[in-house]
Amino acid sequence: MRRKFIAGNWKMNGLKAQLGEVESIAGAASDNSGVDVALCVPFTLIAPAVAAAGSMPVGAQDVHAAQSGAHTGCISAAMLTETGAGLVIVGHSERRADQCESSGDAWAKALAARGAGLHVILCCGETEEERDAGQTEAVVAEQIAAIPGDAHGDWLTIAYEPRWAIGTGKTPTEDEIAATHGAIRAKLGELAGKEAADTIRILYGGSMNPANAAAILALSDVDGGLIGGASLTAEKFVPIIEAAAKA
Ligand SMILES: O=C(CO)COP(=O)(O)O
Repeated sequence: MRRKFIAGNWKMNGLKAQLGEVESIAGAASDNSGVDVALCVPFTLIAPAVAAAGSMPVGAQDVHAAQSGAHTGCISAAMLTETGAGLVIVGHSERRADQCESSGDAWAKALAARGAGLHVILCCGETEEERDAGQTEAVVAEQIAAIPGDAHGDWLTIAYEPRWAIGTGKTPTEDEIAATHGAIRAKLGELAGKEAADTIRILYGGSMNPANAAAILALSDVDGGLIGGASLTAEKFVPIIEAAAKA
């Protein structure tokens, strides 16, 4: 039985003035101990968020694939763990679009993070054009195709985030979400074997909010959510955590 996992992605939002939200969210996380909750904040907030979050894991939103070296402005996995991060998002569609990251880049980052003991959330998801062309499952399969045979839910989580649903208020239908999550689970089975695939949580991301969370979290093969806008305040994020606790 996979525990539900609700992760927030603050993207390029959050200054120290918002640490009170981290504290309130962490309080809700400990009140809902049947759900795993984490917050991925900007690099600059990791250390203070770790101090504010108690036992709730704090994560980063990117990591460099190399251990160290001449990579101006980049952050290594060891730097993240030293700062107190416990997890990292890789392959987010905003990085694929803004920084031209490929699926291979995302996977190299995932391996570096795993090597440093970080839990990895690997993102995948199609564009609106790909969806309209009926390519969703093929696109997502390519984006996770580098997952190795020893993949396991102990260190890996997948986030399915349709690009056109991110920050738009639009979501796929419940049937579409369930079908794509099922296809991801089947692909994980091909790559790592069915037993291991059953340990890997698949989160839905893209305009998840307090109003739609319960219905999405009830779908088969949806093991939680990766939430952007609605994770920025406890007011919006805590009801999603509570919905996961009831799912
Ligand atoms: O990209 C996302 C999380 O990584 C989803 O963002 P929104 O919840 O703001 O749509």
